[in-house]
Order: sequence, then structure tokens, then C-alpha cells
Amino acid sequence: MKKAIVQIKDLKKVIKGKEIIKGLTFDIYPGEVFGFLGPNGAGKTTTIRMMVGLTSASAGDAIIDGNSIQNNFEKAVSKVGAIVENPDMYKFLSGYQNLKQYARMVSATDSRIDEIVKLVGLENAIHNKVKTYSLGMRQRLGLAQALLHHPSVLILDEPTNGLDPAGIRELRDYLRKLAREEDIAVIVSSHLLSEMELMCDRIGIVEKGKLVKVEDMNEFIHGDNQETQVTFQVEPLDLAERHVREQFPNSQVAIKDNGLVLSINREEISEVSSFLLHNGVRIYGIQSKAKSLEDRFLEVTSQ
Ligand SMILES: Nc1ncnc2c1ncn2[C@@H]1O[C@H](COP(=O)(O)OP(=O)(O)OP(=O)(O)O)[C@@H](O)[C@H]1O
Repeated sequence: MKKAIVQIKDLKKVIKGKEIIKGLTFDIYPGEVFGFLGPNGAGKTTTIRMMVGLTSASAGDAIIDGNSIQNNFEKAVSKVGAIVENPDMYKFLSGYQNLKQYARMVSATDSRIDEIVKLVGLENAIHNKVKTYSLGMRQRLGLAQALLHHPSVLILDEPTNGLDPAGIRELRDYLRKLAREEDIAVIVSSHLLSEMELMCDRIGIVEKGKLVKVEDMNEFIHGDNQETQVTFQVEPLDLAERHVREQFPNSQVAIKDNGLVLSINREEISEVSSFLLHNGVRIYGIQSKAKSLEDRFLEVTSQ
């Protein structure tokens, strides 16, 4: 196992006497895309703002590449590249001129600019004015800016906001490539769970300032529990529902789009079917659907 590049240790934030972040502890590793999820108001933005130095931590610590944000703040934050609020760009300058300005502040060389421009795929447009860029291209220019100083950790708050499906897909591919090729830890927070499912290797779920889960994405969604959602198209529906609730009191049962929906194991599909047939219910169709990140997210948070 690689050594953690970010160690969050019992991190807390109190705002106006109220504890907003109630002691988070988790690690993030180089080369992974880590999704930070949670319902509205859970504390994602506040946690990210502490990690990038936009607000101070009330207690606990975040160790970034060996440096504590409490004791060695400047050094810790110098290892972070972030797009938290919309990055400011000069629209009447070219993408290259914008990067050049920023490179001066972080002492990045021209060859680093060229390297990053290539990495984010802006070679053909880099000398055009930013005002001619699409939102997706601006997002990539923001990424390039955040990467100029060789950060070990890249943090993006809601990076897919405002992008169309093609733009979202493109960004997803770049972030995965970055994690893989530059061995950067990429931390993203987003409300779009279907996107996060495709983008992230691991996730941390926060709710009311506390950590609910930190887990490998696949394990979180599929885990040991191989239950799937199975929809039975049956008649009569009310009779089927009554029988199933009595016979399988521990299973989740719902009626959706005129079908009987059960959360059961693969093996139980034939058991339920034969039970229904023996109780005078006719079956017209059976569909099973693997759980999604959204299904699991709603199960573990109290939404
Ligand atoms: N400056 C502040 N003063 C008072 N309360 C604040 C302040 N900043 C954040 N909060 C509160 O802290 C909680 C967490 O907010 P935060 O923005 O971190 O949540 P979030 O998970 O990012 O939510 P969202 O998904 O809606 O962006 C919320 O209840 C919010 O009202």
C-alpha cells in the first residue's frame, strides 16, 4: 500500500459557537481519485476550504505531503492545487498569457507550461483569447493553472458544474489520466452521483459534519451483500405485495411503475417467483438491476 499523501486527523471547525465539522479522520493516497460526498450542508465545502487554506481549522489537523496545516501552513498548502471557486482568468488575454502570469507567481518554467498545456489537451487553442473558449476549455485552463506548481494533491469542488455531458466526460477522463500519469491525489466533491460513480476510486461520505463511510467505490456499491433490485411484473399486484410482505418480512418491498420491487439476492429470484406462482399470482416479466452509487448513498445517509 502506498503512503498516504493527505492525512486528515480529527479535523474540526467551529463557526459562531456551532461545531460544523465534528472530527473527521481519513487518509488519501497518491494516484487515486477520491470523491467527497454528502447531502447539502453536510460540511464538504468547509472541509475543503480548510484543506486549501481558505479558512483555518478549529482543532485537529490535515497533514499534506508530510506538512501540518496547523504548524507549517504555507508548506502544506504549497503542495495543493485547487479549483474551489471559479478560477479568475483574464478573458482578453490568451490562455498562454494567463498561464504565464500565474507561472511567475509560483515560479514555474516555460517548459512546465508547455508540458501542462499538452497534458490538458489545449495545445491548439492556447494562443487564442480566453473569451473565445467554451466552458469546458476554461475548466481545462483552470486545471492547467492549478497544476503548474507540481502539486501532490488536486482539489476540485463541484468541477462538473455547468458542463454539458460531453464536457463532463472529458473532464472525467483528464482527472483519471492525471491521477494515473502524474501520481497526483485528486479530490473531487460533487452532487452528481452518477458522475462520481464513474470517476472515483474511493469515496468518503460526510453527513452533519461527521464521516459516515470511507470505502473503495466497488466495495461500497456491491460489497459482500450481493442484493439487487428485482422488479416483478405481476397480477394481481396487491395480492402479490401482501403475500411477499408476509413471506419475506426482512426484505425491502416497494411498488414502482406498476411493478413489485424487491431487494434480494440472485438466488432468491426463483424462490420468490415460485412462491408467487403457487399463490395464484401471474408473472409477466422479471428485471434485475444492480445497485448504483445513488441507491447506496441514499441507504447510508438519512435522506
Ligand atoms: N460562515 C458560516 N457561518 C455560519 N454557518 C456556516 C458558515 N459556513 C458554513 N456554515 C454552515 O455549515 C454547514 C456546512 O456547510 P458546507 O457549505 O460546508 O456544506 P456542504 O456539504 O458543502 O453543502 P453543499 O453541498 O450545500 O455545498 C451548513 O449547515 C452551513 O450552513
